[in-house]
Amino acid sequence: MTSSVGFVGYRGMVGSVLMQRMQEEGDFAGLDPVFFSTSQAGGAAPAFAEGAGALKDAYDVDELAKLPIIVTAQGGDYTADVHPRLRARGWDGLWIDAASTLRMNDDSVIVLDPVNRNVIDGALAGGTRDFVGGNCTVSCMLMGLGGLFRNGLVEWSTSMTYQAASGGGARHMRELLTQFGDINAAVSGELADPASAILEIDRKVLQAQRGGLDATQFGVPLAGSLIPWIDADLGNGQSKEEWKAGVETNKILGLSAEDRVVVDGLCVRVGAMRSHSQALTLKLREDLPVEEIERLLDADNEWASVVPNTKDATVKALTPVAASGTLDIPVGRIRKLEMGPRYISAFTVGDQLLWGAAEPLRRMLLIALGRL
Ligand SMILES: NC(=O)C1=CN([C@@H]2O[C@H](COP(=O)(O)OP(=O)(O)OC[C@H]3O[C@@H](n4cnc5c(N)ncnc54)[C@H](OP(=O)(O)O)[C@@H]3O)[C@@H](O)[C@H]2O)C=CC1
Ligand SMILES: N[C@@H](CC(=O)OP(=O)(O)O)C(=O)O
Repeated sequence: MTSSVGFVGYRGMVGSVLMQRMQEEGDFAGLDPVFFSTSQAGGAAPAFAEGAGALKDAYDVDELAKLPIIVTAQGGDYTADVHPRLRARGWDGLWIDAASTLRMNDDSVIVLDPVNRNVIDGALAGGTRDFVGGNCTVSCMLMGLGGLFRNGLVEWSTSMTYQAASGGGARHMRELLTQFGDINAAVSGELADPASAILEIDRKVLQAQRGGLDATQFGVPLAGSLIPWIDADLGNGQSKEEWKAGVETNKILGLSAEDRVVVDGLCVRVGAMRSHSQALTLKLREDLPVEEIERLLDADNEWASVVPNTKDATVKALTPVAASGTLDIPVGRIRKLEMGPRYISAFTVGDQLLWGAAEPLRRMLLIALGRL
């Protein structure tokens, strides 16, 4: 039987990665995809979807309401506008969304099936209709450390993040690269001369960073620097990105208020392209040997893999360059900290456009279609 599915936001950054993954995995077989656009209605549907016809207007709730499933990576403003109108119109189809807008609603589920398939299945059976991908940092962290969180072994955790430019969007990635290029151009003469003075190079770089770089997207230079604040200022000293770590982790795991795990930390933007990294300190509920911790992490899901805590293995396998473009979630730097036998460190990296955004949506669609 062919299933009709509406796709909104298919050509954005997250949407493009979703389409790429769906093609790679042959997900379009047996699907009757209908593509929507907020700006190009009437234009041609993407070439890979043969016979999909013209793009439909993504604001046309009558067209959207014809579909039993809608997958959107269009963004939060779109969700805030269209989702309530569709529901008010009586549409009771499945809404699968990348944006954060509906994530913390009581009647939505945050999807990350290798971690919370039980929550998803229970919600589907119970009539939940809104399924939302998690924050990229939270999803990548839980994919890497699921073996500890899912076994109830974490008393609290704090994560210090190193988040890639792609978390801001495509224009942010371009800005980062332009900044790197402009910095290089400011000192290319000196770099070509091995005898030039490094302090003069450094002075010119700083001069460019403080005055000569386009920082329209990030607001301040990111290349050769970092930005220790991501998303809105909640007014209590915490950023919205940091708030999401705690609330989303607990919601994904389906934990009640009594069983809640405290998760908090600082979120930092760095000049990586598309993989988010995070350094964690965890207090465990038990004094487990490191080998047992590693075994649990490795065994939790097929994508998490433990990197031995050696310099050689770490610098090769535990970096954004190693993880980007793959579904692998390396987790390493696992050791007991001097604070005591139940305190451990860990470091994990994940492609924030794959497990951080597109992959949980793609898999939720397959679950909804009964294919996974
Ligand atoms: N970026 C990320 O890392 C993550 C993002 N998300 C969420 O996913 C949602 C979408 O994010 P993202 O994909 O980064 O957004 P994009 O800005 O890349 O795309 C969103 C929409 O912009 C429109 N658009 C306008 N011009 C262009 C262009 N030149 N190329 C492509 N699209 C264009 C498209 O809509 P149209 O065809 O209608 O014009 C597109 O669907 C957001 O809600 C975000 O919060 C979630 C997790 C991670
Ligand atoms: N805020 C994330 C990206 C993102 O879109 O997150 P969310 O889906 O929670 O809004 C980042 O900047 O890295």
